[in-house]
Amino acid sequence: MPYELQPDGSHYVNGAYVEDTAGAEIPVIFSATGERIATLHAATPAIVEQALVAAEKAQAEWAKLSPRERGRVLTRAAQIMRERNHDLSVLETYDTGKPLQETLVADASSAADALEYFGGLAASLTGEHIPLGEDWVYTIREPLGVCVGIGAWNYPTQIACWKAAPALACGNAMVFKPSEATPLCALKVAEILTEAGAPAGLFNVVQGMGEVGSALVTDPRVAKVSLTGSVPTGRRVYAAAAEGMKHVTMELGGKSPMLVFDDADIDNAVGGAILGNFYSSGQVCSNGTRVFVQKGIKEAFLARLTERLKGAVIGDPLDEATSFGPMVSERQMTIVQGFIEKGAAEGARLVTGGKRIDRDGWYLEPTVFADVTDDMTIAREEIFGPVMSVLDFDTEEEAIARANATEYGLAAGVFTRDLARGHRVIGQLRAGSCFINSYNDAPVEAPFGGVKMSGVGRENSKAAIEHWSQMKSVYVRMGDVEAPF
Ligand SMILES: NC(=O)c1ccc[n+]([C@@H]2O[C@H](COP(=O)([O-])OP(=O)(O)OC[C@H]3O[C@@H](n4cnc5c(N)ncnc54)[C@H](O)[C@@H]3O)[C@@H](O)[C@H]2O)c1
Ligand SMILES: O=CCc1c[nH]cn1
Repeated sequence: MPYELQPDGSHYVNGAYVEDTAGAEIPVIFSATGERIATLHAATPAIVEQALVAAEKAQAEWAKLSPRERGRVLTRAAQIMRERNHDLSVLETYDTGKPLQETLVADASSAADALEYFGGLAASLTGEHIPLGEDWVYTIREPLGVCVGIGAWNYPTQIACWKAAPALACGNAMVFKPSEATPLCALKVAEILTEAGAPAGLFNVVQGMGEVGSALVTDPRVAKVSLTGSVPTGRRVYAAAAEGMKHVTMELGGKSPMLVFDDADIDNAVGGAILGNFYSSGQVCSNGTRVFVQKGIKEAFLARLTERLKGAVIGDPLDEATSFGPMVSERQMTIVQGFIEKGAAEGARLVTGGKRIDRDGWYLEPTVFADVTDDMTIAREEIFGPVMSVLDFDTEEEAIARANATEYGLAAGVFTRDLARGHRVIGQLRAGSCFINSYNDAPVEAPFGGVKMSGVGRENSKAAIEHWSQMKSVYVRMGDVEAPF
């Protein structure tokens, strides 16, 4: 039974849907048609208060459960999510416009992976015993308390679960604010967690724009803030969190390099470049949007890329045959069109695409620019749309230096048949999530996150545990206390 698009309330607080129509209207638009499919409201201060009170109460109970019991709830939620994958994927497609072909394999399933992984890990999150001769110290891994998650619009289900799963496994509660552009999916995550046995108030969803996020970040009851968003928002949220000395995870933007050497398998390199630029219509944070191609294979690479792009099936994202859908919103489409105009005006060679597609909704053609130079706007700024910049290079040293000449450091990739070179180059690229002869894989077992302006902290993997828990150390004296007086 597919989900109703209009939820029973805008927010999910204390285990139930709630509404307060005094909050600003949030229209939900299906980006493939421009039609309004639901109307929600931003959280009022009263809703934010209810969510924080509920989270505080639930966290105190939740932290008293054994980690194994907590893990069982997460594992059950993962199972429910897998059983409902089709309906959740359809909802994700309505929320974001991403093709069902993608959402069926990359969204609720990735979210379920996180719930399953951290559910399984919960019982093994222990402290240690540190012998000191007669005395000893033991450590206890403790929850942080009430945590806030704030999401971007490109992966609404995945982002909610990449944050909630480790947070809850560690004994925290969460108030999650989705992006105002994609408010629907996180509500289903909340419903499923309740169904799986999470206590009321453990995972709450409140809708709204920046002001609602800001009210959560600055609340003294909040111990940690995890943001997925742009660098400018990250700067503001990090600074606000610092005022309250809160823990943070910042998953921010990027302008990641992909280096293709002369000896690369050309079809694999082209495949990586397609995945790293056109999947989700280019709206992926870790995309390799600066494709440095060694001069010896540049023309062959461009020819093969152009050929393969003809295979993109552009159309209704609800049709499983469609492999390339619309941008998330008219606003995002307009921003990307502005970058395409700048690319052409600054002298880049348009190889293919560049135009809006003549149909309802916010569709742009997959676009490739060649002869891009490092100083061009399209080579420096994050575009977050289907625009690939191809730059050429002569030597390994030159490619590494130019790849690193950016304020970002989210991801990086290298394509070469020489594995020694692959490891040598990756070792010198300043980025958090790297790939050799592949691009954009994000399994839950691998740490995900950036360096430099792309962020701090890591999601997924055992590394995430460090960011959702804190250590208490306990010194135990076995003999008498010797005091000077
Ligand atoms: N590194 C990652 O894992 C990752 C993943 C996905 C997207 N992103 C990045 O996200 C960006 C695109 O998403 P976006 O346009 O939604 O980003 P955005 O920065 O505009 O918004 C992100 C979220 O922050 C909220 N927000 C805005 N101002 C706030 C404030 N002052 N206080 C608290 N919350 C506030 C927004 O309402 C939204 O929910 C891109 O830069 C992309 O690279 C990063
Ligand atoms: O958008 C960024 C997060 C991500 C990368 N790959 C899948 N999800």
